[in-house]
Amino acid sequence: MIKARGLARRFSARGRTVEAVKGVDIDVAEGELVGFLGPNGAGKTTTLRMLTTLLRPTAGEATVGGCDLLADPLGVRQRIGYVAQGGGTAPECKVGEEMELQGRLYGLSKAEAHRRGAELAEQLDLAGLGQRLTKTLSGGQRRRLDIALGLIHDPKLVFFDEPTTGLDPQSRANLWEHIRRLRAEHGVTLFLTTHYLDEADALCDRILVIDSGRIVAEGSPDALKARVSGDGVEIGLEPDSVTAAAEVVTALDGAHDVSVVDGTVRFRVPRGDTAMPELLRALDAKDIPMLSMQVHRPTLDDVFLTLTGRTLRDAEEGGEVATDAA
Ligand SMILES: Nc1ncnc2c1ncn2[C@@H]1O[C@H](COP(=O)(O)OP(=O)(O)OP(=O)(O)O)[C@@H](O)[C@H]1O
Repeated sequence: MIKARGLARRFSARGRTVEAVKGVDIDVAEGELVGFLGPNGAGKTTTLRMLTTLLRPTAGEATVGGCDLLADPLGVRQRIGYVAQGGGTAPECKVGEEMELQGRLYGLSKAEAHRRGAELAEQLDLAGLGQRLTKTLSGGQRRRLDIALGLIHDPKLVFFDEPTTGLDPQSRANLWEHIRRLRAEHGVTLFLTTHYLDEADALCDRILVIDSGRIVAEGSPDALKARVSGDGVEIGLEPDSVTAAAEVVTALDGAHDVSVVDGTVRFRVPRGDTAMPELLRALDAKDIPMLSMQVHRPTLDDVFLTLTGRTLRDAEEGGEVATDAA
């Protein structure tokens, strides 16, 4: 559905050049739900705008929905749906009119646009809202209307830019459910950008992690977490046995990143559950009593930290922000 090679985009303004995307390769198969995860300014929106023909790449090539991005941008546009970050609904327009207008823009007849609008309103919990002005909708309803508008021409590939930014937790969970259903019931291929780790984790089959314009990792949420970080373990000890316990931990098969913090020893191992019996035996053999133990599965933030040396939050706070227009 998507095959991009060396896609890059540079912006220049007032003598300053920003390499927003530095040559990314992207492959998305039919029916996949792929997340593009990275901090603010990483290059997610720029990549998405290139893949949806809204921005011309400065280098690279791609086929999207079977059409060549550079040679046949119109073909790409006809085959994809794009749900932009801010949405594009006119505040004084009625919900039903917006859907019909969008359908007509994609070449549907008035009757087809009406039928398709009613079908999407049903699927996206917007039924009965046709006569409402879009400015009177809740944030979640407006987001679902944005999605309906992106789907009006029944595309098999849909791009979402930050689908749940600005929504409350309940509306986010509700929207995730709708996105999942799009794929499960209609076989739509989905490519979404997000800077929410939990969103990428909960929704996506596969994640591409982007940082400073480059893809730094790729895989299923579980594979990424297992490959990069391992499980985190923290054991609580009597103050006078912490040093001896840290030595035992260091000798443990596969243990790494061992640190002592107050009365605890923290470390990582590939599999926390299978390492624990061995650790207990080793501590017992040295008569070191353990007071508490916690094992936590790695999060995507651990993955990001391991790959870039920063947490996603650090990256966002210190991220490069250029406001110049191209
Ligand atoms: N039109 C432009 N002119 C100049 N620089 C730009 C332009 N658009 C984007 N950039 C810069 O390119 C980099 C990547 O921006 P982009 O919007 O793709 O990031 P992002 O990962 O989508 O971030 P966010 O999550 O905040 O949307 C940033 O440094 C941004 O300031």
